[in-house]
Amino acid sequence: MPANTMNEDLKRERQRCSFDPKELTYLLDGGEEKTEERRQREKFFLDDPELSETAPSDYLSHKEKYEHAVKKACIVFKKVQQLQAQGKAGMQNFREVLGGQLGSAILRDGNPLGLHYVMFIPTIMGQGTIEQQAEWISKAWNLEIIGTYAQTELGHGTFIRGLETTATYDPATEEFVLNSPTLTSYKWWPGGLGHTANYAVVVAQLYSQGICHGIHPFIVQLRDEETHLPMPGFENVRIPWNYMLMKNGKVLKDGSYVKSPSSKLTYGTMIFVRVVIVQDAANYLRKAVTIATRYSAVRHQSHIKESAPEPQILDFVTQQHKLFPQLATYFALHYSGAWLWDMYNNVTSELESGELDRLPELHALACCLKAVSAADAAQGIETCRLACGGHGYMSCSSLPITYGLVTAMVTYEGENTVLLLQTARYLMKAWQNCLDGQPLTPSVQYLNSVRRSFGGVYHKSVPWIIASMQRIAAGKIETAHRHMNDKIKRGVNSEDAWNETSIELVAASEAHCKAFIVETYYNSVQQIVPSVSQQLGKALTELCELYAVNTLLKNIGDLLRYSNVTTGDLENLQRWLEELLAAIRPNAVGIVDGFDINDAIIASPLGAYDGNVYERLFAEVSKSPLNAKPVNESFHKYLKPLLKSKM
Ligand SMILES: CCCCCCC/C=C/C(=O)SCCNC(=O)CCNC(=O)[C@H](O)C(C)(C)COP(=O)(O)OP(=O)(O)OC[C@H]1O[C@@H](n2cnc3c(N)ncnc32)[C@H](O)[C@@H]1OP(=O)(O)O
Ligand SMILES: Cc1cc2nc3c(=O)[nH]c(=O)nc-3n(C[C@H](O)[C@H](O)[C@H](O)COP(=O)(O)OP(=O)(O)OC[C@H]3O[C@@H](n4cnc5c(N)ncnc54)[C@H](O)[C@@H]3O)c2cc1C
Repeated sequence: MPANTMNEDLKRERQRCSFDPKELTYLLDGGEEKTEERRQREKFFLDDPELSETAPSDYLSHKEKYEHAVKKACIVFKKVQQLQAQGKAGMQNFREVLGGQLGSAILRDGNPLGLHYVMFIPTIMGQGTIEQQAEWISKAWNLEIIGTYAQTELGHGTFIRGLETTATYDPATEEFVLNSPTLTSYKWWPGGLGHTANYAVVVAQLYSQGICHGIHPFIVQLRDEETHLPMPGFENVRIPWNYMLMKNGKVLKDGSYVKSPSSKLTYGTMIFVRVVIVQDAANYLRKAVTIATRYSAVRHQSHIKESAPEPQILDFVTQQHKLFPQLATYFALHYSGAWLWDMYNNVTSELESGELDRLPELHALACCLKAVSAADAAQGIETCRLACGGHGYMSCSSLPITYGLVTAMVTYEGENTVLLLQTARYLMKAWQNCLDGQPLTPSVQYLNSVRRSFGGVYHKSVPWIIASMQRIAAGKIETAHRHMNDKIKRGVNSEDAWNETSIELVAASEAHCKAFIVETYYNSVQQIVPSVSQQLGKALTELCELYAVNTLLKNIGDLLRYSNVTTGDLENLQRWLEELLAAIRPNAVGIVDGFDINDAIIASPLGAYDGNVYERLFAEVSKSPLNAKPVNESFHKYLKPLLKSKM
């Protein structure tokens, strides 16, 4: 296939799309100008010869991968400074420029400076006094120092009240003495802690005047700024008094402790990262479904009709049922992430003025949305990989590494089960308030309406599906609440009753989150449709309906248990699903083209815009050093002697 020719299947797919993909691109970017700015930014980084992949890093050693990543991260940082010097809007920092997919395309093996921007700086901004921000933030932005966020220890990640590292205030010298007294208290997992960072926010148990005040954040220098040699000692390390981040809890110089307005404010950074994870998970899913959809339009296999040629595998309805719900899930998580980001910004500014009322609801939503988006995106990416058969399994397809990046999200920033239980904690209180006729916060208002009605009869609309999902969520919340209280009435103590009911508590939390996502997605599309072309509006509506129908059909058991749906209604839902798959089929390639993901970010021979899959696959395997010579030396060293010895 001559270079730069377009695969004929993809050509046809692009001709049959009912809307202009550029319109979707502009919508997702926030306008044509934003699209142009993003494309210029991507070009600025991706076209830089120093940043383009000479050879796939798959063939580098662990140490080489790290050194390669540090080199690239420094080049990127200098380029970000160039953009800032040009006053390019929205280039406030490394993360905004390189967040998500552009960053992971350039820094395929991870970004050694990632934690510096995603957690170290935000923690100082969120937990430091104005004076401490003035002292540290500009140094950090300008990369005069490199930080990480050291909370997790070898023995504790989830239960942060159980962290063992201590920070004991010494009023005689006005210093804190930090100590990790046990093997299990060693800080473990913080990104960049091993070789990159020379400072860290260390989360430790604060002791002053013989009293433990719980976990607080401290800035600790890890390495000499000139030599990068580790600072002396890792036991009883002394730091100055003003290295404790004191926006919330404070220690006065005489050692007296001033309580934070709320102990929960120490947890602020974790909410921020969970909010970021929702959008990042959506964007990684979008990349995977772009690869799988384009590949499925090019790949021909088997027969639908014996008399006809081998069809595009995208014409198998089972293939559509694998991929199109992932397309829809991207939009669902994208709009939920946007909604959560808005709430985060609003609540954070309220916290600045001491208004804490909405923090519990934000925490509960950030927990379940992070958990569900990470889990659903990881599962969706794996579905995309499986949908590409053998070629999806190849490392060069980008699908395995994308899965690896997203499945990590299920664990970090709060392990999913633990976070879903946090949301369940909020929902149990909400249900009790509902029973007591107390006011409910916006995200759980539906508990009241569901309690008063048994739900209308089936009608082919997303609002009916939303009401059904809210009915399921309310049913599961009520069941868990009742079962837990029954246990307590039988004499089980509340902690054991919680643990014994935790399977149902997690399920109630997931159902609540799914109902929230469908409703937010529907409301977002309802707002958008009047402002786009009729064809794009129709495509977006079909995707939203597909997400709602498919999510409900994956939950038939609860639907039958908690609503008056009939088996005839279920037949109607299945028919609706199949209608939607057929309706989306002609637009599938147009939708992923609308994501406008640069081929260098797709980084997959299966998903390139031109669709020349086989030529690209062959070129990819030729890059392997193993294929440089026709006979590998291991033949002469090991195999040939073995074969000889058999003769
Ligand atoms: C995407 C870009 C790249 C990102 C790279 C990131 C790399 C990874 C970094 C990390 O992983 S950093 C480490 C992250 N670690 C965690 O997230 C730890 C998870 N554990 C916890 O959050 C907490 O330990 C816990 C699970 C909430 C339990 O803690 P605790 O036992 O103290 O809480 P409870 O007794 O359950 O509840 C106390 C009280 O506090 C409220 N609360 C808990 N967390 C928060 C929070 N983050 N924000 C606000 N409020 C919080 C909780 O609701 C309770 O309130 P009440 O119900 O008592 O009113
Ligand atoms: C790629 C990656 C990057 C990371 N980066 C950082 C970083 O930069 N800084 C940092 O501080 N940390 C970091 N971490 C650590 C991360 O935050 C922890 O791994 C995470 O919080 C989970 O805690 P854990 O490992 O102790 O798991 P555990 O809590 O031990 O989880 C193990 C199992 O126990 C279960 N479990 C635990 N508690 C409960 C409970 N209360 N109820 C029910 N089940 C429970 C969990 O559900 C899980 O199934 C990173 C982790 C990864 C994987």
